[in-house]
Amino acid sequence: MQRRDFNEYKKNLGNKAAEFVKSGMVIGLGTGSTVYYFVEALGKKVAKEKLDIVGITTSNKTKEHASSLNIPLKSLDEVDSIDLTIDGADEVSNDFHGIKGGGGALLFEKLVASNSKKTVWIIEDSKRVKALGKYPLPVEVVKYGSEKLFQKLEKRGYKPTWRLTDSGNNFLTDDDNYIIDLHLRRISSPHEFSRELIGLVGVVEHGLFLDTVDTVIVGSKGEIEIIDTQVGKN
Ligand SMILES: O=C(CO)[C@H](O)[C@H](O)COP(=O)(O)O
Repeated sequence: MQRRDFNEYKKNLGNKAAEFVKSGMVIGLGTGSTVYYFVEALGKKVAKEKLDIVGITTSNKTKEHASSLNIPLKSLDEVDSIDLTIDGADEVSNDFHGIKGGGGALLFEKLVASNSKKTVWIIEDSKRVKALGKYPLPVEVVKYGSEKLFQKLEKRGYKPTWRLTDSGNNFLTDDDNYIIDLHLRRISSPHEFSRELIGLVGVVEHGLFLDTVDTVIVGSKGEIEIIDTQVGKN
């Protein structure tokens, strides 16, 4: 697919997600190149319709972008709860679990999602998979002792690599931690694996987002599909 088409997909997804936002809402603003278009659309909507909303950002990048569009912002601790969060994802399984953190914002994204009444992911169709794991799973770790943790993950066969910047330094998250990416191919028991990772001393958070999403908006071949993941769950 040409880059221009790809951006067109993302733009359509961003515009569609903006339709979910109503005046009076507290909105979680995710991170990434798809959410970029959502924030653009939201900025226009706030200006045009004089929407009374508050945004809660998941990264410094999104914060700068939303501020530049005059979207009113607060921090997570300044609000009681979030009505709706719009975010992207790197992989979404058939049973609607996800891998996130390709942009390195997984910790704040998970904090925002876990305080949201409703979470919507906007993704391009190619991100849908049968089982999670083809996309490298990001694990955010504290710097101290991270080499030891890396070795432990290596011994367990999880094929870790350090997330690096273009200049070859360790990538730093907004919370000043490192990221280790695990190259697993297939995660057969995501809940079990989530517990295992979070049980390792030094792990701050990982990119498995399980039982998180309520609606997935999928862009494919110029069409947009809206999937309610809660259908039949109650
Ligand atoms: O989790 C994320 C950032 O930490 C993003 O939501 C995810 O990487 C998808 O990004 P994009 O829309 O650019 O493909």
